[in-house]
Parts: sequence; C-alpha cells; structure tokens
Amino acid sequence: MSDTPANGRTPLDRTPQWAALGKHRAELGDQHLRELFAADPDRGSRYTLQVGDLFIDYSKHLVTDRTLDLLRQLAAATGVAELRDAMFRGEKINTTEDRAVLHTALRAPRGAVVEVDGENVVPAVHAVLDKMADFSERVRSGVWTGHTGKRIRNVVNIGIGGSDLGPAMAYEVLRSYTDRDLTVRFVSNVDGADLHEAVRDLDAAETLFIVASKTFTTIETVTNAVAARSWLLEQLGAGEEAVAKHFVALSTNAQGVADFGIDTANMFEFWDWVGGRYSYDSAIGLSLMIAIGSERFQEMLAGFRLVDEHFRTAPAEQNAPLLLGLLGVWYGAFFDAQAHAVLPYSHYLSKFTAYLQQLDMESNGKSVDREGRPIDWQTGPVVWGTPGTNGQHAYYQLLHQGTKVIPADFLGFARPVDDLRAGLVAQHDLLMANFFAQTQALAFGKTAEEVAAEGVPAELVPHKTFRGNHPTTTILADELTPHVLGQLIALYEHKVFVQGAVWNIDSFDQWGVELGKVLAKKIEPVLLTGEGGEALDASTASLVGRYRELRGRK
Ligand SMILES: O=P(O)(O)OC[C@H]1O[C@H](O)[C@H](O)[C@@H](O)[C@@H]1O
Repeated sequence: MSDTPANGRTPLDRTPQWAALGKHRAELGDQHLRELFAADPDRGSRYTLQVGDLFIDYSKHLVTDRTLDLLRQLAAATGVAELRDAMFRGEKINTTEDRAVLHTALRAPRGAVVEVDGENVVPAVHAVLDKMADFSERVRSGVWTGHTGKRIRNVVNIGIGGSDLGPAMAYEVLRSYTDRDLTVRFVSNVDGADLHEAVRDLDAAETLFIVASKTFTTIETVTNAVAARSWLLEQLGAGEEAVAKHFVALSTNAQGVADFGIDTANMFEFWDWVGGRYSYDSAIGLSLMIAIGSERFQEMLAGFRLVDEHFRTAPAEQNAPLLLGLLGVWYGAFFDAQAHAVLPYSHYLSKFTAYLQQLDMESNGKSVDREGRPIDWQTGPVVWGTPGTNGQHAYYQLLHQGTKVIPADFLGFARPVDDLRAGLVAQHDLLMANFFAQTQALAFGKTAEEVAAEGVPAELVPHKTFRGNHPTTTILADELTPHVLGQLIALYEHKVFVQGAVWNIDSFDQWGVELGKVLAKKIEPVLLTGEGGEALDASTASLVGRYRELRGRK
C-alpha cells in the first residue's frame, strides 16, 4: 500500500485510478453488449476463467480490456494483494476488534504453519476436526446413544446467523450425500414457533441438540437451548444427568458453555480469529459433518483450500475472486447498482443466497472507512435471489424490463445429482436450457425491430421489447459435490474480501447489529410491565402500548 493506513489512505474517489475509471465509463457511454460482442467475436471464449471445477464466464459484462486493466490498477493502488497477504499471514486486519482473520487456516493442510500471536494454530484446527470426525462417526454408527440407550436419529442445530446459515445451507446443498436415515433440523429464530415445529414430531430419546454459538451469549440461541433442554427433560422424564448425552456445544467460549450446563468435554472449539459468517468449515459445521460424514467434509475443505490457493497465488489477470470483486466495485461506483442477484439453477442451492446475504451484507454493509471517515461511494450491495427456474415466474420481469441495474450471478451444473430417478434426470436439460436462455435474454434482449418483424401491433411493441444489456456472470461446474461447494463458498468469501479492501472498510466487524439488540433488551421489560414506556419515542411508545392492550395487559 503506498499510502499508509495509519495516516489515512487517500479516499478512493480521490485516487487517479478512480478518476481514470470515471473517464473511461463516460467514454463507454451506453455501448450495448450487442456492440461489444460484435466488436470482439472472441469475447465469449476470451473472457472466461477456470478455477478448479468452476468455469467462470464474464463475457456478458459491460467491460472491455481497458475496463479490466483500469480495475486491476485500482486494486493495485488500494493494496488488495498486500491486505490479502496480511490476512493469510494472520495479521490483525480486523482492526476495530483487533483480531486476525483466519478462516483460511480452518482448511490449511495438516502440517501447515499459520501463526497468530506467535502460535501456530493449525495443530489445534486439526485436533478439533479429528474430534468432530470421531464424534460424527459415533453418532452415525449408533455407538453414541441417548440417555435411554437409543441411537441418535435426529440432530437439531440451535444457532443463529453464522452459527446457523452455513450448516443449514450446506446440509441442503449436500442432501444427496447425507445419511437419509438421520433427520437434521436447524432452529434459529427466537420465535418459539421455530423450535416447536422442529421438535414436535421427534422422539427426545433419539435427539441430539447441537448448541452452536461463537460467543455463547446470543440471546436467541441461549433462549432456544434452555427451551430445548426443558423439552428434552420433560419428554424423557429425566433429570439433568440426561443432558450430557443429548447436548453438545460449538463455541469459542468454554466458560459460557460450562455455565449453561454442557460438559466442556462435549464442546467443540473454535477461535476468535474465525468470524461468525466465515465459520461453517470450523466446529460450526458439526451438524453437517454428522450428516455427510467426515470424508465428505474433508473433500469440502479441500475445495475451499483450492480456491484459497488460487486467490493467494494467481496473477491478477486470472484471479477469479479479484475479478468478481472488481466487477461489483465497477457497477456500484459507475452504474449506481445497488443490488446484486445470485441465481442458482440447482434446487439444492435454495439456501445459498441467504447464506451469501450474511457473508456479503454483514461484511460490507458499512459506511465509514477503516479510519472511521464517512464514505462517499457505494459499498456492499443488497444481495438477493432464489433458485431458477422459480424466480423466472416471479421477479425476473423486473430484471428484464425494470429500471434498475442489477448484476447477477448464474450458477449451474452440467450433471444432476446421482440418485435422481431416470425420468427426473431428463428434466435437467430443461433446467439448463432455461439457465442459458436467461443470461442470453438479459444480455442481448430483443429490439423493437425484431418485435415488430413478428407482426406485433405497433402499440404493443414497446411492451414486448427487451432492452438487454443486463450484466451477468455465469459459473458452470460439472456437478454439485462437497468439493465444488467448498470452492464456491471460498470464491464468494474472497470476492467479498476484495471489495472491502478496495472500499477501505473493515469487512470483519459487524457493529451495525448491536443497537437493535440493546434496544430489545430495554423494551422487553416494558412489554411485560408497562413501566418505562414513557422513556420511549412517541411512535414506539404507542406501538408498545397497543401491543400490551392486544395482549390484555393493563
Ligand atoms: O455465534 P454467535 O456468537 O451466537 O453469533 C451469531 C450471530 O449473531 C451476531 O449478532 C452477529 O451479527 C453474527 O455475525 C453472528 O454470526
């Protein structure tokens, strides 16, 4: 980095690289993807990358060689590579929390050396992975039994945010690899309905609860864990001694786990250098490991590692997370894009975008830079999306004909999962035909002339015209395996990293979630007693009053 962060980096929008990009954007004007493809017929093959199993086509983006060159210059000027190396080295790049950022150490090979405060953390990572593997095997094989001696058939993960979204997503993605005799559920919401629905048809004697919380202070998780313990003991008609066989904890906080009443022998540890939203390949993945087995989990870790290595070593021109990150910077800054859609053409990826929402929005939804100065440029986008083809029959209308710039990632796979019936396998081509059709339609649209040539009445022509020029990335892989899932997640993790580095924000804190928690703590007693309502603002006081009335509280 040329300007030292200690003195405050030159604000991004005052760098010469930013100015050059702005000028270039003006020159590009409203050039259409149709023109860009006409000017460069090789674009479709040239603007592609292969990273492990992921084939990435970025040809349908509103960029030229010059754009990409200028974006890479911006990355160089903003010290993306230096910050990346500092992250991999275990430096405390999460400055507001004074923490290292080392999710990459979670998938470091046995024998690697990654130091935090002079201590190699890799042996501890592998010790926990081994302990997880041993425990998972005992549950899967029926050696681990519940209090009454019955084998475990149900696993309920209780956690929220990063202690829920990752394993819940990955369990869904890898369903075809799971032990189908196990029921695995995820409870996160403090709304009692979540736990109620998750356990109502389960036999407590066959149920294992995994309480997942980095801090072990999160109110939702602690509340649900207490409720789950009461349910268990009531169902079993047993005392506290039953807890040890039915509750394990995943946490960085051994004291909190012990205080809750879970034996720390049944605790799987991780560390403060693992951010919650970067944690599902740590102990937080225990429910997933029980579902898919440790070998598959290891394959997934190898996928993460492959992309870590790519990100760390690939030259800028071929560096996929760098490229995807920079494209997002480009649209936010120079097209005023506020949103980013992630549209997987695999039903197994139904929770993928929800997972990415935390990864991306909690990391980069910031408006001050690392030095605490207000930011004048777009930071993290609104990330959203659901699996195709469902979205096509709902909100794709806006993507095709709306007024907004929403770059989108399309994720697809050449082969359906192995255990589909033959008849259903045949549907895969139909799914993928839609996948290819959508990015084609978004990019190239349909001109008024083309519409009119079909004999459409003149007054309807504007309505049936598709402007096109909507940028998309296509990510295509052979098959959705654990290895490929690891690659995909690491790709997005590092893309988010790149953007935070360019924008000069701390992507690893989340102070923005605190205020609501503090206020909720103050409001809860008011709901119960009515006392203290006068201290609330007029709107909230009136709403709370109405709530109390509806609940019959005087
Ligand atoms: O794992 P926990 O400590 O229970 O935290 C669960 C989640 O809640 C917090 O409020 C943060 O916003 C998330 O980053 C975190 O993943």
